[in-house]
Order: sequence, then structure tokens, then C-alpha cells
Amino acid sequence: METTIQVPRWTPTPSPTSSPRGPNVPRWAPSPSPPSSPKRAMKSESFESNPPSSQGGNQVPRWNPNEPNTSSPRGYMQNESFEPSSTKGTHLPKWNQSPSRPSSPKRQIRDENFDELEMGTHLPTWTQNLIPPSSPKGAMKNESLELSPPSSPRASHVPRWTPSPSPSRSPKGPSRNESFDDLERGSVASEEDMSSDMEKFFPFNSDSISTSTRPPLDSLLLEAPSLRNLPKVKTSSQKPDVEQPKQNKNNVTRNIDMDFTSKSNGVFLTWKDLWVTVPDQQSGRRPILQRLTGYAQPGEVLAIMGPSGCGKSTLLDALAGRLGSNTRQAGEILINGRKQRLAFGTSAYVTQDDTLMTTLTVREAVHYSAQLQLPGSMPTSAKKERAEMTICEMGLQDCIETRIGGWGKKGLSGGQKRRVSICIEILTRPKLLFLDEPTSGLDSAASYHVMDRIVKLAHREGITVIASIHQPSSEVFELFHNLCLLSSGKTVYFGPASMANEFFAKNGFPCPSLRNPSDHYLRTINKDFDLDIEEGLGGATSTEEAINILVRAYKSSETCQQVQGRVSEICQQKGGVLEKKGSQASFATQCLVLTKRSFVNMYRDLGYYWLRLAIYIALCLCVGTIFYDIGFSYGSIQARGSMLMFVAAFLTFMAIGGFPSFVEDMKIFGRERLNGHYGVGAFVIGNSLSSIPYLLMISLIPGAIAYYLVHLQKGFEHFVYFAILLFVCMMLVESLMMMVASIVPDFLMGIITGAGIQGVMMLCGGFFRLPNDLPNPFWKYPMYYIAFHKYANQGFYKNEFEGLTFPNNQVGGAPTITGEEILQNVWQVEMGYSKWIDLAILFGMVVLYRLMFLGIIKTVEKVKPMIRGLFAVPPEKSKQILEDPIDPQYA
Ligand SMILES: Nc1ncnc2c1ncn2[C@@H]1O[C@H](COP(=O)(O)OP(=O)(O)OP(=O)(O)O)[C@@H](O)[C@H]1O
Repeated sequence: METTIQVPRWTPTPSPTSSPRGPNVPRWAPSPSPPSSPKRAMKSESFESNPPSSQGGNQVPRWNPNEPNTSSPRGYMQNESFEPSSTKGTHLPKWNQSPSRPSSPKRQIRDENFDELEMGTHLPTWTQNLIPPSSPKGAMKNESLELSPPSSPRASHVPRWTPSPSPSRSPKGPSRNESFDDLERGSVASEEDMSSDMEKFFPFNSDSISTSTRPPLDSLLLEAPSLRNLPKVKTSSQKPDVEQPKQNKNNVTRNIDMDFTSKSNGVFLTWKDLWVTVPDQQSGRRPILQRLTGYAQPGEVLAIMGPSGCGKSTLLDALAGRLGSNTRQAGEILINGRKQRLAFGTSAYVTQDDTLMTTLTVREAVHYSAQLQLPGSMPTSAKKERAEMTICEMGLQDCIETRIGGWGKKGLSGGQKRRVSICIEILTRPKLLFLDEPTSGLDSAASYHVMDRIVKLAHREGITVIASIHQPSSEVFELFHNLCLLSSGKTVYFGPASMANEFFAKNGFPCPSLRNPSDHYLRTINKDFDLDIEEGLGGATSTEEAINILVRAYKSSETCQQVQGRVSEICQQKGGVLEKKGSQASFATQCLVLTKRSFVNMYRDLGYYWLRLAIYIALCLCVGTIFYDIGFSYGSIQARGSMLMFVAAFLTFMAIGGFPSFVEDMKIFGRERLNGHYGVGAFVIGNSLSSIPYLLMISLIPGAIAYYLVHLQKGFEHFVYFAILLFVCMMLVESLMMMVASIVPDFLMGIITGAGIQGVMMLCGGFFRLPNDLPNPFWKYPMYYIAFHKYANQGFYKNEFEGLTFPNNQVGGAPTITGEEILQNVWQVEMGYSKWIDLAILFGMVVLYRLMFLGIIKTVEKVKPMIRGLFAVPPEKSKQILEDPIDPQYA
């Protein structure tokens, strides 16, 4: 029987884009020995079936496609018997072990089974390297194999993670079989160019860079001209103008000038000896991050991984300048080698919780965001186009018309919301992108595609991406350039993601065959459940010990030194000052878009105004029927006063009902403000203008019901004044609540605070205690004059009583009493100015309160970093001040 080398159809990764981390250490190492020895082949198998011991971990052999294992039929037989029926179930497929194969009948059978198994999937480009270039049958076989039907139950043996050497880096690449070259020429060329481009600024090993092929959809979406107004990293079609450095695993001493030239607009972020502590009852302060050093650079994705609570989000917050006020930070964070302030438009941050406007559809949310952020010079159609493309990039086209939904009303799923949040932040292609758990809530395929898009975007646009991630699949893990692995705030590993496996293996914790590497790392260093780890040191090592071994090993490793060297290089270079990525839309556009968006939100959110309208109507019907046709008797003087007081105090007090919705708006504002979408001024104007129609509606409809049922003073102008005054009072209460929200962002606490403030104002507003009876100095001066109820009462009273005459029941008095006399003597109203002045004062208070809101936000923005700066500890002192007393050996 003629034996022909066959290439299995099985592909290591689900999509052609996911290939290529060269240096990933394969679980199985086929031929560390001279290829001619049959015994060697057996050796390699026995090595595979028994995971390396801790000592052996240092010597994880690498698969080498260039090392032919040509002459051992026995070797292949051994391989065969070993592989498919193995109870271990964790072996790599045989073909992976034997880059070049001699004639073997068994081989033929085996390969056919694999072909059956994998029919329908495309032959990965790298498998071509297994075919000896001299074999004329290789091409024929490959073609015929495409037709083999799938049936094998061996699917369960398909490994999840394989080394996937990149075709672009294979020395055998050029001799690939013709048919495949035709199929994949474009993508291979692209990969090669991308790879060479990346090599320039990757310090460790150019082999380890993810160089994925670009699917047609992606090129359609991401290469659109409208997406390219930011300076770009060289892409596949562009040749680097600087000669590439030689591929060198430990090459960190590259020309940094070149980095900054080719990425002049990119952001190099470095942190050195970074500590973050929080107050702790027992020990004063507790370290969350301990002496972290690292860097992130343009075009690359740094993944921060570690067990839950290890400090991933804290690291992101520290780097993004968003630490909580109770934290203290020490160490140095530099942007392009300079001390610069982040946040407020210099970077984009997708936080863990999705703060989105729940009433909007996906399309609306992204469109509004595009209009808010993209330059005014860009035509509206181009903005829309970019929004649509970004939605498609994140795979949201099917739910584009679905409302985001939230509390009480289900809309998008958690994973879909995540993607909307990412969409909004990548619209402008920010230079620095922080992603906190970008794949949480996503299935593995969605996670892969989302991360793949982000990696490609980062590469093409020169974006520096730092992402915290919980448990990436092996395919997602392969996409990352660098990995920062934390445990209890300490660095377990920082370096190329592709070399982490080697690091773990070297230090006695090799990743078992077929286990997802990220799973393995997390299992090894998660001490929350303090289980003995299964592998490494024979299962006798506690997690705590394992962490300590790894932390220590990392500190003394060459990788650590390289990282520190790289950080120093970047710091010395002093790159450009970070430009604000913030909105490029004009202030007028921002106001307009925010007004529109807010108006739509208020319209769709029942709790904002519609519920209030219903309750106001009900209340006004109550008032109208209780005080129905109030008349002009002497007793009606008191009744009018009470009814008007209820309107001024209680109807306006009800404006508090919209506070929860406003707090949600504030959260969105907070996120968008920090990411530089717009400023406080635009938000205040947008919110004020959008609420006017609703407040007018609430003032007019319920106001009319109350006014005309009670038969207050006749004359349309009196009703108009009544309605306007009610409207201004409601705006005023909303402004007051805005101020409260800026200080107390929790809605329950905010409502209590707001209600308390209004209660005090009501008390000293001149109704429950007449102005002249209010105790001096506090209640009369200044409280009576501060309380808006004073002006509201006076306005309503003047509007109602002026011009009326009542019978006088008082003994010895005049038969009648005028409205002016009542105002002066009964209600003790200041008569020196007209009711319109009261209205103007109230309107002035609305403006003042909103300005105060603006002032508070601005002040907090300015003062917070100053306070943080005061408490921050310079790097040289950080060690003495914040040294961890619990674990001094690692400090
Ligand atoms: N401002 C703070 N005040 C008090 N403790 C804090 C503060 N910020 C973070 N911590 C604590 O620091 C630890 C790390 O928190 P962090 O949110 O960074 O963890 P994480 O790794 O992102 O976790 P997860 O993956 O679950 O989101 C937690 O124990 C948390 O309670």
C-alpha cells in the first residue's frame, strides 16, 4: 500500500485568525532527541503520558517543526498505539508529534481518521510545514482529504490549546504546498507584515506576537476610511520604514527612538513600585497592590489576570487615575515617561458595571455617543456609519433595535451590554483604553471575537490596551501580548503572555496537557479556597507556598529584569504630552445631542415624569375637591393660604420623585465625563432644556385642575402666573436635587437628604411660623431668606390676594378687608416689591443651584487629585512607608 504523508484537517483554533503564538510551549514535546533513534520516540511518549515533575518542568521540550523525525517506523507505531485510545485523553494528536513522516500503513489509517474527524474545517496554514517540501504527493493528498466525511468520535481528543506556530515564522513557509498558498496567500502575507511590524516594539520575542489573519468582514469594518482619522500603526500593506530588529527572544534593548517615532502618537504607560493601600481596622492600612512594576505600549494588549479580589480593578483604577478617595497610592505612574494626569478625556475606560441609558436602543445609544464624541467636521452620515460599523464589530447587529433595558425592564443580556459599553468607548479610537472584564457575561466564542477585534484595533490604530480579564479561553489568551498575573496584589508574572507557560513550568508548575493555560495559572495561585494544587511538587505544596515560590521566582527572573529595563528605557525617552482624547464635537452640538437624548430618555422612563404627572393629577383632584369653590368668606382667607401653601410646598416637594432616574443619569454622566465625552456645562444645559416641556406639562395640567376646581382668583393672567410659579418651583427642587446628587450619589440617601433639606425650608418659609415670629438669628436670618418657600409663598399669596376684598369678621374693625391688608397683616408678606420679583428671585435660584451643581462637580474633579497628590508617597519613600509587615520578604 502506498504510504503518503497526510495532513489532518484538524485545526487548533476555531478561526483562522487565532493562530499564532509561536513560543507557546506545547504540552507535548515529541522529539527532543536525535530523530533516528526509535527508542527516543518511545521516550518522548512516555514523557507525554506522565506530566513532567517539578525538576523536569524546567526542561519542557519544544516542538520543533524543523526537526525531522524521518526514519523510525517503529517510532510511529509507538505513537499510534499510544495516542487515540489513551485513557489520559489529554494527548496531542499524533500528527503534531511528527513533523515529517516516513511511509507507514498505520499512519495512513490514522490520518484518515483525523481527516474524517475534521472535514469541513480548513487546513491550518502551519500544518503545511509538516509536509516535506520534496513530497510531490502532499498537495494531492491534501486536496483529496478535503473530501473525507467526518465521523470519528475522536473529537474528544482535540486539544484546546496548541502551540500554533505562525506560518509567517516557519522556515518552511515558502515551500508550502501550492494549493494552500493560493488559498491563504493574502492572509499569510498580512500576517508576516503585521508580525514584522510588531517586532519593532515588542521587547521580548517577536515570535510571541499574535499575528492573526483578518477576515473579510473585519477588513470591511475596520479598514473603512472613516475610521482612520487617527494616526495608525503600520498595517499589512505598509512596509516598516525602519529595519526590523532581529528576532531575539530576549531582545529588550531595541531602539526606543524608533518606537516613539513610529508610534509618536501612541501612549506608553509605565508604573514602577506601585503600591495602593486602603484603611484597615486591624493594621491601619492594608496593601491592595504591592510594588508592581510594568508597562503597556501602543498597539499591544496587556492582560491583567489573577484570582477574584487580587487587585486587578484596583490596578486599572490606579493606572487610569480613578482610585477611590480612601485609597493611598505610592510609586510612579508615567505616561510617555512623564507625569501626566489621566482621566477626564485622556483615556477611555470601560468599567466593570455597564452604566448605560436603559431606555435607549443599541443603535440610539451608540449613535448619540458618536455625535457627542466625533468631530463636528465629520458629516453626520459618516458618524452614523462609524456607529453602525462599530456595532457590527462587536457583533450587536441582531439586537441593534433592542432597548438596553435595566432595572425592572429586561432588554439586552449582560454580555450584550458589555459590548455596547465597549462600542461606545472605541468609537473615537482612544490612544489608551482600559477594559475591566471586557468579556464577562460573554460566551467563549463571543469573548474570542470581541477580544480579537480589540487586539486588531489596537494593533492597527496604535492603541494601548490594558484589560483585566478573569478566565480567558486558550484562544483568547493567545491574543494577548503581555500578561500581568497578580495574586494578593503581588506580581506573579509580568511578561509576554506566550512565555508564561514556560515560566510556570520552569518553576515547578507545568501546565497539564490540554488544560487551558489561564485556568492553570489561576488554579495555581488562587488561595481563596486553599486547596492543594494538583500538579507541581506532587500535590504537596499549599497554594500559599506556590504563590510565594512564583513571586520569588519572578523577582529573580530575567523576565523581571527585562521588564524593569524596558520601563527605564521608556521613562528615559520622554515621549509626547498626552493629548486629550475628549469629545471633538462643538459645545452647541453636545448640548443639542444631550438635550435630545435626555428628552427621549425622560419620555420613555415612566418614573421620570409620567408617574409624577399621574400623581399630581390625583393630588390636584384631591385639593380641588377638598377646597372646591372656596368662595370669598372671611374663613376662605385661611383656606386659600393653606391651599396655596400645599401647592408651593408639597407639590414641588414631589419633584423629588424623579430623583432615582436622575441618579441613573448622573452615573452615566460620571462615566461619560471621565471618559471625556462632554463637560459638566453641556450636561446641565441638556438636562435643564429637556426637562422643561415635562415640567410645563406637570404645572399646567394638574395646576389647572386645582386652580379651577378651587375657583382661585379669576383672570387668565393669574392662572398663568400660578402655573409659571409652580413650574419654576419644580425646576428649583430639581436643581436642589441635582446638587444633592452631586454630593450624595446614592439614590436612597439622596432622597432622604433632599427631603430633609426641603422639610427645613418648609418650616422656615413663613407659613407654619409667621415670619415675624421666627426666632432670630438663625431661623429668620439667614434661613428664612434662603428657603425658596418664602418667595414661593409670597408669589402665590400676592397673585391670589391682591385685588380681592373679604368681609371683616373682626369686632370693631372695618366691614371689609382688602387683599393687600391680609398680605401685610395676616401673612406678613413683604410688600415692597411685586409678585414678579418673587418669580425672578426663584428663577435666579434655579440658575444659582445649577451653577452650584456645576461648581461642585468641577471642584471635586480638581480637589480630588490634589488631595490624592498630597497623600501620595514618592517612589523612593514608598518602601519604607508602605512596606508590608505581613510579608516583608517579598516587599
Ligand atoms: N477603595 C477601597 N476600599 C477598601 N477596599 C478596597 C478598595 N478598593 C479595593 N479594595 C479591596 O481590594 C481588593 C481588590 O479589589 P479589586 O476590585 O481590585 O479586585 P479584582 O481583582 O478586580 O476582583 P474581581 O476580579 O472580583 O473584580 C478587594 O478585597 C477589595 O475589597
